[in-house]
Amino acid sequence: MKDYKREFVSFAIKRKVLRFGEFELKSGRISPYFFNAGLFNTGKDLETLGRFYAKALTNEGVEFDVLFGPAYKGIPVATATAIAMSNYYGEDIPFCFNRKEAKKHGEGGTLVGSELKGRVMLVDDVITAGTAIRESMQIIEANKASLAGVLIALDRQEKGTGELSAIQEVERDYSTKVFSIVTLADVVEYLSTHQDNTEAIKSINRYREKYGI
Ligand SMILES: O=P(O)(O)OC[C@H]1O[C@H](OP(=O)(O)OP(=O)(O)O)[C@H](O)[C@@H]1O
Ligand SMILES: O=C(O)c1cc(=O)[nH]c(=O)[nH]1
Repeated sequence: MKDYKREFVSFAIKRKVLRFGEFELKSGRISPYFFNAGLFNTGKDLETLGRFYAKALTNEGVEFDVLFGPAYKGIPVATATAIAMSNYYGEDIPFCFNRKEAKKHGEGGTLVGSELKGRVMLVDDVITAGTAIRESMQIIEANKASLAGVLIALDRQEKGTGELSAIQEVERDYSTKVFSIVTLADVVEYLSTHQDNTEAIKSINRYREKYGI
């Protein structure tokens, strides 16, 4: 595992964004771990988070013109990533995000920030069923832009509705690639090199036998 991936898992655990126990997911599954990106909730956290996203984007080498972060948790992700791309890679990249409810006065509409045009890099925290990504695709297509790729923080590597993962379904349906800063396999590798994680690893392995891809 690359150093920055190890550092990301450590950062998420320290900030209690990544926790172990018993959690009910949107899908109804009971998961032995949960990733709550809303707990990256200070200026320093966002600075660090943006640096990880920018690093992953640069490592993957995908070309894109604009960052798009779906409301709500995608908004600080896109903002922090754009700042980090400028600070660390000298690239001044436009970014935009949507409103969940259209604004009826002033400038109106659902988009805030730069124009949504060209090749769009969608950034968000996690994909579960793929709903947020599908909604974002409607916005991207309505603006005649194209999808360059998707970057999320954690790939849970679990089945969607069928045998494929929700991520694989998104990749198939939109002929795109979904990247992640880390995967569940990275999390398990990290846990196995640190003490007192035997129970958490056992529970995750049981969960993976049932829902893993
Ligand atoms: O793949 P999905 O099934 O759509 O799940 C993932 C989405 O769910 C969460 O957002 P949510 O829609 O809960 O809104 P929030 O960002 O306002 O919390 C999360 O931030 C993703 O955008
Ligand atoms: O599937 C979910 O609901 C879910 C999983 C997860 O790890 N984090 C999250 O915010 N939602």
